[in-house]
Amino acid sequence: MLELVDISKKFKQFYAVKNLNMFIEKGEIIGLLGPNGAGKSTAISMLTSLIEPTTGDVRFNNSSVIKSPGPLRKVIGMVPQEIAIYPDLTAKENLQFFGRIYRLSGSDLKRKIDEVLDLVGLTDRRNDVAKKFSGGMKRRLNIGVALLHNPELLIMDEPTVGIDPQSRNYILETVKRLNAEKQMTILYTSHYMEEVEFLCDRIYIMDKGNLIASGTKEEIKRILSAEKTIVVKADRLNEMFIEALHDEPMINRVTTKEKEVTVIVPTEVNIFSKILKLAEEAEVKLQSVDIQTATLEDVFLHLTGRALRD
Ligand SMILES: Nc1ncnc2c1ncn2[C@@H]1O[C@H](COP(=O)(O)OP(=O)(O)OP(=O)(O)O)[C@@H](O)[C@H]1O
Repeated sequence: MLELVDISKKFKQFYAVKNLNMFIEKGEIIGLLGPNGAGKSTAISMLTSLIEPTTGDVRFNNSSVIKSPGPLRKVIGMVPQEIAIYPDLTAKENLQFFGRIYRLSGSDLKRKIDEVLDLVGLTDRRNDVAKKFSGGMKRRLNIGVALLHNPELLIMDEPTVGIDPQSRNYILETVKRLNAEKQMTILYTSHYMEEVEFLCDRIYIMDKGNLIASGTKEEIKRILSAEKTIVVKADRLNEMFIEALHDEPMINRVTTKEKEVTVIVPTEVNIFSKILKLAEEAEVKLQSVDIQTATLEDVFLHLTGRALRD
């Protein structure tokens, strides 16, 4: 459906995006993940033909968007990072205003506004002015605006930054619903791993303008498949136990935090009974020993050596 082909954007001598390749198939929810400044917004701006790439091409249904942006612009809905609604207008009036820009009118516009208000959970607040809304409600209205013209492809640029958990959940559920019920294709950018993990079929991870990993969640997590993480919790840890874990040749790494020790071992190693034995010898009473499955956060840490929120 939509493809970024070896695309780069240079601001003076600085590459905001470098040699990015990406594709979006119809019906997918794609996650674009990366910390602040990774180049996500710049990539989206090129994808939606808001800015021109320095090099590379954007292709929509196999035609160049750079040469002819019209066909893509008709089917795209964009939820920008900055909220773009009129504070002195009510929710309904905002939707009327933007609906007219999309050339909707009369009963079509009215029906669409009702549908959109229901989708974003603002039916009860339709006649309240937007400036009275919470940050989360403003964002939901902003999403509503992007949905007015029934876009085939919805692009959301960090739609949950700085909002309350309830609105955040509402937005995540709405994204799932739009995809499941309307077969809407969605590109969702975020710097929250857990959101992307919850929503997306395939994921692209960017850092400092570069693509550092891409694939399905399972494929990306397989990057870490050489090792597994075991979390050991105890009432009280002691030096003898920690030292014994450090000295154990089958264990690659040990980190300690209050009543918890994290042990990293090669996937094929079965360390369970050894940990129980070492605890017994050191007279440490264990509460639990859990094997953790890798998260995307772990993948980012593994690839960059930094936590995503650094
Ligand atoms: N118009 C511009 N001129 C110069 N530098 C820019 C411009 N737009 C973006 N940049 C720089 O490019 C880099 C990538 O920015 P971008 O906004 O694409 O990142 P992002 O991943 O979307 O981050 P954020 O979550 O903070 O929006 C940043 O270092 C930013 O300062």
